[in-house]
Amino acid sequence: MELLIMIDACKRASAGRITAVMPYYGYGRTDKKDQPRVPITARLVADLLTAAGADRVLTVDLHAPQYFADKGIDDLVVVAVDIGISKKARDVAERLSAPLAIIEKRRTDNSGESELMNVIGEVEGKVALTFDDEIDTGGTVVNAAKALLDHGVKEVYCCASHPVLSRNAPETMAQSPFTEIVVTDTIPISPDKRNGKITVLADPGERRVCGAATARCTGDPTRDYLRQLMPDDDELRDLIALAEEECLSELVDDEDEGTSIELHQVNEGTDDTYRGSQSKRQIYEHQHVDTLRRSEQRLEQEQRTLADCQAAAKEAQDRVPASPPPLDANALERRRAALRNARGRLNEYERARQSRETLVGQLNALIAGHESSDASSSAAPNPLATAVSRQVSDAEALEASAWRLLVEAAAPLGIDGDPTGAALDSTEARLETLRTALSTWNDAKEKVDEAKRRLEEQERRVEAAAASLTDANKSREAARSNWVEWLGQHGLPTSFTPDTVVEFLGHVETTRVKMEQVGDNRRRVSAIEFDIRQFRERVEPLALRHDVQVDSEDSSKLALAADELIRRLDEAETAYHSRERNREQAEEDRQLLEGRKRRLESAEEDLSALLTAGGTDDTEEFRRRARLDEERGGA
Ligand SMILES: O=P(O)(O)OC[C@H]1O[C@@H](O)[C@H](O)[C@@H]1O
Repeated sequence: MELLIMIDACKRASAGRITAVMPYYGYGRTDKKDQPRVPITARLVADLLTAAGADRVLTVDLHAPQYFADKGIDDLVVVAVDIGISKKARDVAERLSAPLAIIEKRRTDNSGESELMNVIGEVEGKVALTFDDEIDTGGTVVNAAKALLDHGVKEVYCCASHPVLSRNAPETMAQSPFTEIVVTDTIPISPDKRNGKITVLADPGERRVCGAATARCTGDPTRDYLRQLMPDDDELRDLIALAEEECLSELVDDEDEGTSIELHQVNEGTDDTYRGSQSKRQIYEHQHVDTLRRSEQRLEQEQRTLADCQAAAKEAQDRVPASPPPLDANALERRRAALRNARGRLNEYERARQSRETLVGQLNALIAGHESSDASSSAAPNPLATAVSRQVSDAEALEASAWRLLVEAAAPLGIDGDPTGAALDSTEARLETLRTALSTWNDAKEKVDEAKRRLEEQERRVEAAAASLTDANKSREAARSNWVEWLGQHGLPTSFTPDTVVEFLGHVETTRVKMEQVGDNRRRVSAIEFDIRQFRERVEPLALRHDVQVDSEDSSKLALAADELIRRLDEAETAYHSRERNREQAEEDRQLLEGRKRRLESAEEDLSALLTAGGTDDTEEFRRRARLDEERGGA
């Protein structure tokens, strides 16, 4: 639903084109109406995506037979766990140069339970690799594994694109007979669902596909990141240039002449270099080196198979009898027809002989009866006997004729004496021996032809594998020279591999960080020096003025002078403060005195006024009169 909403949002924001990247296309398995009254949910989801506004859906399938090619498993057979997946399984089998077997499976309902039916193909004694699109409950693949083990496989591996792992699947898979279960990361597997058997492949091809589609929509975030990592800063560049010697000594062997690296040059294009080295690394290492390794492995495998085919051809040839049978199939068939004919003739002859013997017996009985019954008439012919006698003659003629025909029929069989039943039986036994010899010969010849066909086919495969290896070598060489050219363009030694470039860039980055720290420290030192300069400019004139010794070269002496000046200043300040305090005290005393003076003057004025009012200027007289007044007032 979120995806539909996002697509709708993009559409309403006027997106030119909308690609939904869905590593796992959920409900994809319900893609046909294989029973009455079931939904076609895959179609429904597609319709929903289309209605929301998606132009394209990008989804993922497992294309990782390389993983199993690298394992180098002998006697591998790829097994499609149902007929529906057999086409894809066949591709995998071809890429692994392994035969294909198919399990015929039929679901009984739409609940997800499955029923195994039949294993089609040779699996006995082999290592089976079951291939499927997804593992949901795990029922299909586990049943497949059991069926395969029942059919005599030695070991079973499993690979599938999507690990849905619903219901009890984690336990089912953990307890399954699989040696390893290989899936992709289209659906994240939570840690509690994992077990030691499950290997999750992050297929680089799929990553590239998804990555490319995503990058088209979002741009490349790596660039911004690298920009941050490697700011284009003059000071930094200078600092890195300063670290050149250090870095070179770490990176380049001293004896390796001509490998001087202009680090500042490298730094100028470091983000490009870094990015470039990553992509080159992918091309140089992952693509070409992997292709080369695969091609080598394939050639080795094809050569091993060729050796097997040669051994099989020789064995088939050794099984061919030393001399061919004396008859070919047509001649043998003619003899067998002749034998059937001779048997027919023998039967006819036997019937004729029996018939003649019966008649002779009857005739003899007639003659004997006639002689005993009537001796006088014994000379007279007995008409019955005469008739039987004629029949005997006819029977004898028939017998002779049947014998001739029998002899004629037996002649092609090489029966020279009496063509009796025993002779025909022994001829039949001889023909049976010949037939067996002929069939053995033909079988052996057929096996030789088949082995030769396989050998020729395998020789072609070896040639093709050798050609691919040559191509892979060429491609790798081309990639290598591109790489070397690229190293040259970036001022790097041609001995660098992608790893050493990454290591080198690591050093550049470490140096950059160290130099940043050096720069910071230098800036701090400059600030301190500036402060000292200012300090000196202030201290020196003061020292001169106050007669304090200063060594202008020695900052520590400058500090001593500053201390002396400060001490003197402190003394002066103390003296000043003491003076100030005395001065303030004197002022206070003066003010007190003045106050007292003013109060005295005022008292004198008051006294003078009183005396004037008392009519005397003598204070004693004034007191006497005052006492007198008081006494009068009291009386
Ligand atoms: O048997 P489980 O694991 O539940 O379901 C997975 C199988 O169901 C099919 O639609 C898939 O293609 C796969 O073969």
